[in-house]
Amino acid sequence: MSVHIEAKPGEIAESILLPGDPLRAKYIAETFLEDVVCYNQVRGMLGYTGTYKGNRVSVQGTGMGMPSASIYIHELINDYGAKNLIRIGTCGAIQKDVKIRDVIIAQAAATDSAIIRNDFPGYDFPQIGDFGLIKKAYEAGTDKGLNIRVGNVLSSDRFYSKKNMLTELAAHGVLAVEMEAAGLYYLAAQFGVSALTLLTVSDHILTGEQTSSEERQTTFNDMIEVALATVAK
Ligand SMILES: O=P(O)(O)O[C@H]1O[C@H](CO)[C@@H](O)[C@H]1O
Ligand SMILES: O=c1cc[nH]c(=O)[nH]1
Repeated sequence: MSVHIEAKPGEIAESILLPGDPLRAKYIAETFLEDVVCYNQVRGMLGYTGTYKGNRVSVQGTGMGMPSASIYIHELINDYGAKNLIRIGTCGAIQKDVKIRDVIIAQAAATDSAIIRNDFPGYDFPQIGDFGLIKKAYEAGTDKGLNIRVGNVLSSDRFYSKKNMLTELAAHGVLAVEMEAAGLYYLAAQFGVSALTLLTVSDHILTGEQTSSEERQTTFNDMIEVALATVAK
């Protein structure tokens, strides 16, 4: 048991999927996993362990933003021995050629958060995904026939951010904005584990197109299947 997770030792798998939304964790466990056990209900931040094609895998909600996600990621690594952590989130696209429901691999994550900057005064410590997981996820996506995008994203402390900074970042090739990847990559670097972020475009910042809250909870199956194939490879 850790401060925010009530699982007993051994109840959480080394490979874990991390949606922000705990109801997405429930949907994944009920839809894709076999022999499922719910190991966490503390604060409603649901966590489950089951098997996918014979591979043991967990799925844990992390909440929104780096302060919340970092708590779960820290405890999963340090109290439960998680080794491969794959965030599966939603994002807002900031490029014209990135479409709603596209799947993105966050090769790297820029951030406006002070979480990392405060630890490295005077340095810009880069937040990068694990190459091995990126390669497996890219192959799993292309095997499924997806036009999977790979590139830089912005992990912002703000959902409602100022548009001019997003325009500037888009001009530098950033694909989309979300709120946790940089925090995940930073903790993975700090504790020597592997991490990846997969995102589905739920909103288009340039066109205003959006998916419904129900879709955000449940229907991003392409991304979920790519994540599960990545941990099963
Ligand atoms: O869908 P999730 O994984 O929560 O990710 C995105 O959605 C939330 C904002 O609506 C933020 O957590 C952002 O990163
Ligand atoms: O952080 C996020 C997540 C989804 N959509 C956005 O516009 N921003």
